[in-house]
Amino acid sequence: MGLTNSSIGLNAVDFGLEIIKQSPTDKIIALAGNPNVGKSTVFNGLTGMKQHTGNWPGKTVTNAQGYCSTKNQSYVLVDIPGTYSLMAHSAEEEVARNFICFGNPDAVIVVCDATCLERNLNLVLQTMEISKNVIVCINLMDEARRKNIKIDVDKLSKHLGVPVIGAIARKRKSLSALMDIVDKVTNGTIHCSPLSIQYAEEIEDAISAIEPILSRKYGNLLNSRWLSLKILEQDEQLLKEINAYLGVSLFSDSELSAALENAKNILENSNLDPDKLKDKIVTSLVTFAEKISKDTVLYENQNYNSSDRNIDRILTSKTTGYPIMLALLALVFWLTITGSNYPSQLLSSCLFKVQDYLTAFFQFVNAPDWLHGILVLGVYRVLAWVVSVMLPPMAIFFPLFTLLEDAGYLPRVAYNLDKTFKRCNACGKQALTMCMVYIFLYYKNPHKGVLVYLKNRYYVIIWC
Ligand SMILES: Nc1nc2c(ncn2[C@@H]2O[C@H](COP(=O)(O)OP(=O)(O)OP(=O)(O)O)[C@@H](O)[C@H]2O)c(=O)[nH]1
Ligand SMILES: [Mg+2]
Repeated sequence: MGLTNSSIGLNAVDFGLEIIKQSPTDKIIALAGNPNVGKSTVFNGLTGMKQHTGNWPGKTVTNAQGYCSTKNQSYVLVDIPGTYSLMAHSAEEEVARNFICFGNPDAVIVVCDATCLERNLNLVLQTMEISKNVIVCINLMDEARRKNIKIDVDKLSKHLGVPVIGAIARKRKSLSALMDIVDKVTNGTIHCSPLSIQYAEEIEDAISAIEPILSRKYGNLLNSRWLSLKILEQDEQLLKEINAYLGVSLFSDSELSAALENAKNILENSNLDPDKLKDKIVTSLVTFAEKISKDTVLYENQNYNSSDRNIDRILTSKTTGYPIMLALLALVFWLTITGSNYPSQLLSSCLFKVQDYLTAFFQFVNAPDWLHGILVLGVYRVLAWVVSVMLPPMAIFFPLFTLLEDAGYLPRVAYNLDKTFKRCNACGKQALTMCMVYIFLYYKNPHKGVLVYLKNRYYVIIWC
């Protein structure tokens, strides 16, 4: 469930913005996208690694690196956390935005979910504002086909001004076409000219007041139009990061400050404070995404997701959501606890019988007591105890949770519990980790332990 070295592949551990190239000519490709759209599945398919995948959002929380190559070029692929936007509202959004802005990727592949393209286009549009070399990979085409959703990939590509390709990431073969496009974009055979979102007149006027200065003085740092927007939004976090990663202090540029005053006046005259400006920008992005989606996506069955929505309503409503969740979790715990008793007893009687044979053997060879104590009563008995007590519940608990995960129920649990968990500075997603630790505590110290999550730390309280 959680991110471990083994689940993500030893070499995929987080390097932040540090890229470790196998050869100096390696090109860097970032894999961005909304949560749960198959980024890690694409990453695994291309690199042969085992980054954690599963049917719930928020599995990848840090950047992971892997390598892949085509006939002519080798690449470092970076699987970045899934985000709905690049506004850096959350830790994941910050990690994703920082990599796209400061990780110097040669191209960014934005993986999208074909079954809800409109929502995904929002991130595509934001990424295209920062980065020129963007490739849109529309994944889950098999699911879209099943729901009778048709996407005009060529038309979408014309709208966006960047290459668009459909894929079924679970089938590795479908990813070779994606890598052909990546080759062409990175070697300049395909030239990307991303659509530039046009905002309301007053916003465009304010951008024009500062963009020429940014373009002239800092044009090589970041996309100057996007940077203008962020400065107008007073995104101080980004300015701090520009200072930290690029060593440029935009705060102390007097020419820019003067132009910024002018831009602020333009916005104030139109009654736009930074919050209202952000809202207007987001509204424009959403409207653009909606327009493009209307022109390129055909829903042959208009009620394609009505059953999903009905199920959602039942699983997340206040009246039915909680009872169903409690009943299901209780069932999982009951199955784990009672179900594991039988294999536990069987394992323990077998393993402790072996201990008797080992003791008999040590007596037969006249081994000293201390050696028998260390090896048989120490090492073997502890191992036998751990295996017989912990293995059966884990062997039952994990498959049950995997079933709930694949059925898509876990995000609903996270949603249901989010409000409650937020009260102790946690979030709903942590409910799943808590369940695992409770099971562990139950076996480690039955009825005498409780796990509390407070301010980003777990506290185990055990009483006797
Ligand atoms: N049917 C189908 N399922 C897919 C496809 N690609 C990925 N999946 C499944 O979609 C789920 C999410 O895939 P991940 O690769 O974990 O998604 P992700 O974007 O990395 O998710 P986060 O790291 O949480 O943002 C998994 O259950 C995958 O097996 C596909 O092309 N078709
Ligand atoms: Mg992932």
